[in-house]
Amino acid sequence: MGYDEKNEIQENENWIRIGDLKALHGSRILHPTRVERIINEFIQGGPERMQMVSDFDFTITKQRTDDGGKVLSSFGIFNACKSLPDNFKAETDKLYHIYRPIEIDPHMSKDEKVKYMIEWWTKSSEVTSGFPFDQTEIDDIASKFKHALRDRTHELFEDLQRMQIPLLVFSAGLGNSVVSVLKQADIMYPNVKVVSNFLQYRDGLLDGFQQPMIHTFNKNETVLDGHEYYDLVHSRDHIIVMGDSLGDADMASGVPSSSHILKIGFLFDHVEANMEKYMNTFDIVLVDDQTMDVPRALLELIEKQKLKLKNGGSPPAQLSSL
Ligand SMILES: Nc1ccn([C@@H]2O[C@H](COP(=O)(O)O)[C@@H](O)[C@H]2O)c(=O)n1
Ligand SMILES: [Mg+2]
Repeated sequence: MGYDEKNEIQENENWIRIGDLKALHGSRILHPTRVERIINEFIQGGPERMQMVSDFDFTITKQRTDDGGKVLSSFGIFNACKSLPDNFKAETDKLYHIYRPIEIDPHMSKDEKVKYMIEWWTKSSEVTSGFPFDQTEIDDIASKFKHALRDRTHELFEDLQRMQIPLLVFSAGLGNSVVSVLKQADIMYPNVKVVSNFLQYRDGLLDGFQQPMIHTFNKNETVLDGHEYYDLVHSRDHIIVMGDSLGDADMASGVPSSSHILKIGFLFDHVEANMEKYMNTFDIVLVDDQTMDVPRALLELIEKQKLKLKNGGSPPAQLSSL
């Protein structure tokens, strides 16, 4: 956003060519010149101007595992808890089979889907009421799903922590499970903030989800407005957004229009049918990529440039993983 308007940056001998970035080979990019320019903006701006906003389910977690094992969503982790009443499980399964196909339907528009998503989350909240529940049940299951994180997720979180870049995990899933998985994986660093749907209790019993309800297609400034995170990162105008759903692309909307946003989309379901929409929505589309290699490659470039400046401008070391 905005790169080709006023803030033109000057190409120089340090200019990184998109074709030289190995991590991007195999990715689908509709506007390579624009992506190249944003990446160079990021490199010149340094870590101080960066922030990352990422979806959780099937973005921080994998869309498929090598051994074909099932990847539970954050709601799936909750639903697998043993103490939940039988009628709760039957109801949530029924809802899933009605609404999940709508969520990923490549032929239905986002606007059409919104009303169904509101119905889904509202009904889910209603059935998640009136029985006792202990968080330790989620923790037990989450500990078994640490392996479902994308390859090199630990390294990505370490990179962000080392470079002091804030990460907002913005999830329409269940926040209790998201936080639990990140804690069990030892990556819930102080620079990580989770905005999601959290369980609410009344008189010791579950009472649905806390407000505001976050569903697949309202993950944007409407739910972040007034949130502590919004102020925290307002000055960070270089933003990497990552998601697996088309609605994830709006997660940074509402930041000043002069910001530079690079949107990375992980595409797995209905690849052919979804490709055009994903390419029009995300700057970089990664097909069946179960790693964090692309965001890490971008951070590596930013960190190398910072080190170079610190060392008085000596030439950068060979770009290792790119
Ligand atoms: N009752 C529900 C409602 C939603 N889901 C799934 O959760 C996903 C949202 O999580 P993100 O971290 O990806 O924002 C969404 O894709 C729904 O499929 C569910 O399983 N149960
Ligand atoms: Mg997702």
